[in-house]
Amino acid sequence: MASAKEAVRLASRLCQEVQRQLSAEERVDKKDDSPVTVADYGAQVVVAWTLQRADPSTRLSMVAEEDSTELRTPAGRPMLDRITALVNSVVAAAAPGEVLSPEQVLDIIDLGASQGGPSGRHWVLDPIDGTRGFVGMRQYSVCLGMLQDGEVVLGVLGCPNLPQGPVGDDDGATGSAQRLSGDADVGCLFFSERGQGAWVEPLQNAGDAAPAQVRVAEVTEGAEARFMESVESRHSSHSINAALARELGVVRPPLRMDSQVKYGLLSRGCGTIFMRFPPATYKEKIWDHAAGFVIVEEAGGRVTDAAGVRLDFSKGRFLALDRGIIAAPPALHEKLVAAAAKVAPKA
Ligand SMILES: Nc1ncnc2c1ncn2[C@@H]1O[C@H](COP(=O)(O)OS(=O)(=O)O)[C@@H](OP(=O)(O)O)[C@H]1O
Ligand SMILES: [Mg+2]
Repeated sequence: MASAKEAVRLASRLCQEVQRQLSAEERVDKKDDSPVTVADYGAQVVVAWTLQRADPSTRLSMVAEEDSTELRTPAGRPMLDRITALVNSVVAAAAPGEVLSPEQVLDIIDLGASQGGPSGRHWVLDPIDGTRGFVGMRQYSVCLGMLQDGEVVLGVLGCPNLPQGPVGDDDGATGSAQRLSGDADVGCLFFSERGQGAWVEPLQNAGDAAPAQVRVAEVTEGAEARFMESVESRHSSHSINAALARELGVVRPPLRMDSQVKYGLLSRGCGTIFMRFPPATYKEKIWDHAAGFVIVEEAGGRVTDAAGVRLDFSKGRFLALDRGIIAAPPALHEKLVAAAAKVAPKA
């Protein structure tokens, strides 16, 4: 667990640095996606490097979003050089004197080419979940899980822009990160090991703040619930969520946030429900849910598909599921699955 937390902390630091540069250059609304691409690769390298260094005798098996194919072409070289420089700025702080070459960076990226599956140990990484949120100065997260024989047994969520205290309805809005980042009470690290409960501590913990155990909200009625959904309606239908919320008697407006920070908020009872209904053709990736899944379950919540079947991470890089995902405390979860059977159309 210690190396997983360290890996996510270091990768989060790298992302924060890039987001700071983005805001300084006022590139937020521009079409240039390269800063997020550099940060995505860079965060993946930092996580894989940290984990491999902690256990040098076993070749790391990681299921991750990025591979090195494009970076190995001549056209990819400038990007590779930017990634290498960024990674080395973080590596230098963690391991003084150590410098990675571009070739080493490529090889470390390819540690993420694992296909996962039902046996053995595989790490599962989304280096930046919520890339749209990252460029829009909103929420994003660094999400690391570990599969042991097809079960998620560990999860760490780094949420650099998430307030440690109460979260307002505007804290997921465009530009909110510019207001939040830099505050001492912003930035959360959620973590959980199977059977050990779910915990949160400040992301940049100098070692003085003890972790706090988190539990999902003890809410049983829709009228008391606050539901969370994606900012992007193309990622997840807002209208299906609204119909389900109506069915349950939810009165509060949805809290819209990017990325798995929603699982973190659910685990600490700040939001009560997270629903995701992607387009029927979309294939859900395991790295978009692994870390949040174990954290919410260990906080007492349930995370299933819309038919109430627990998520299955043993089938490779994709989740097989019926329609969407519903995550909530048990009593509300049961009601939502019943409502989904009526409301959410079959794919
Ligand atoms: N077209 C489409 N349909 C459905 N889902 C998509 C789609 N495109 C992307 N994605 C995935 O959504 C991840 C980001 O999710 P969000 O931050 O929007 O949150 S949510 O999970 O949808 O609530 C996002 O993760 P990142 O790519 O890491 O940002 C994607 O894995
Ligand atoms: Mg993602």
